[in-house]
Amino acid sequence: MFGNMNAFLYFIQPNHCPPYLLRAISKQVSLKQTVLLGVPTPLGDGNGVKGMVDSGLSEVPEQYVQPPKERIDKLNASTLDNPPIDLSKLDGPQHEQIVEEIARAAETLGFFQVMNHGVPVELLESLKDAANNFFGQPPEKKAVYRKGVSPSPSVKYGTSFVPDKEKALEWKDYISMTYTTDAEALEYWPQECKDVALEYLRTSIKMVRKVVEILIGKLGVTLDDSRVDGLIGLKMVNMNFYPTCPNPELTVGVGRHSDMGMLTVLLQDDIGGLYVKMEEEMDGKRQGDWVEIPAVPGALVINVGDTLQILSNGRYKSAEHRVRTTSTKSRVSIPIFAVPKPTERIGPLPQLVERDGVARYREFIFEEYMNNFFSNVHDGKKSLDFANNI
Ligand SMILES: O=C(O)CCC(=O)C(=O)O
Ligand SMILES: [Fe+2]
Repeated sequence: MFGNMNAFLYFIQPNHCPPYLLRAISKQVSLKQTVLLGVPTPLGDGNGVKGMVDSGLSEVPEQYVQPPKERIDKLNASTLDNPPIDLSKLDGPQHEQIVEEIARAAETLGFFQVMNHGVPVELLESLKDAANNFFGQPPEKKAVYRKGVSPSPSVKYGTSFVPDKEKALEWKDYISMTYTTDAEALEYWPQECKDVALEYLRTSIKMVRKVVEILIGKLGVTLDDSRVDGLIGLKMVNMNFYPTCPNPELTVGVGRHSDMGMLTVLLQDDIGGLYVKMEEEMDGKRQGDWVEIPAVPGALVINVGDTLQILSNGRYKSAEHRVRTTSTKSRVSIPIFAVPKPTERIGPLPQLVERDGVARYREFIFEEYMNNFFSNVHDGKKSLDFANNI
């Protein structure tokens, strides 16, 4: 999932270091990093996996080699052939059918693609260009956004997921941008991406809200606007960069995980490599099989996060997913995570508990879930254990 917890910790408890001081610190650090350029040590020096690959690499360093059970056998996976769901039809006579398709996807795979989603198609192209431009910069330009030196707690550049704890690192660099206000984003988010990232947020959050309302509505429950605001009130845009890898069969771009929030919207480029695990047998695919979500021009991918699974008392499924690497071309993906505000109380909706006769998860404050999520390595849907009722 995205970056790690520190961005949020800062977000929740802003430190009071004045921006001019933070800028001074970042400058010093970047000077030091210039000296380190070209040294293939991805951790700590801000070069990222990309810096390591650019410095010339004929084989994957040991700390990136995954244990055999985590490696991805791309020859053994099939592709999800469901066409994208056309959201513009929600406004016409096929409304009910589209609602049904969305709910069915959320109940089974937890993943679907959408078209006519309200995010301009030209913006999708600009976003991919912006991500490539950002990561294409020299390491010292990116390193100023590293944890601890970034000019704002809302922006963080990093590599892998929780590198301090992972036995095998993920083959990925990222920049994570947490939304607070437009003014803050315009001041601190990287020049290369801030305008497009903000526009992407603005347009896609409307769609997220619509899909959330549809899914909650299908449960026979109505939530007032302020509750929906709370459930999708914390928004982050990430840009992920997966450099080419000399041994793709030994590595992962992102390891098996589910996302923690309500819904994730994801833009992927044309490389492919995003896989989802089948929760149940369906359309000739067996439970536990991995299916690839194909790159469809103009479409966006949507997936259900843990919070929506909990809220729906298990009816909607957060999807376990992972990403492979390739030896031929780098890949970018740009997810938006719509997650609850940290103060939001989360648990199965009471109407569903009453109807089902059982609460399948316990109640908690979302900040606790988030802290737990970011302090553990990716391990499939284990993040949900935090909400277990026992
Ligand atoms: O790159 C992708 O396609 C997926 C990335 C992802 O799962 C995440 O950032 O949580
Ligand atoms: Fe994810």
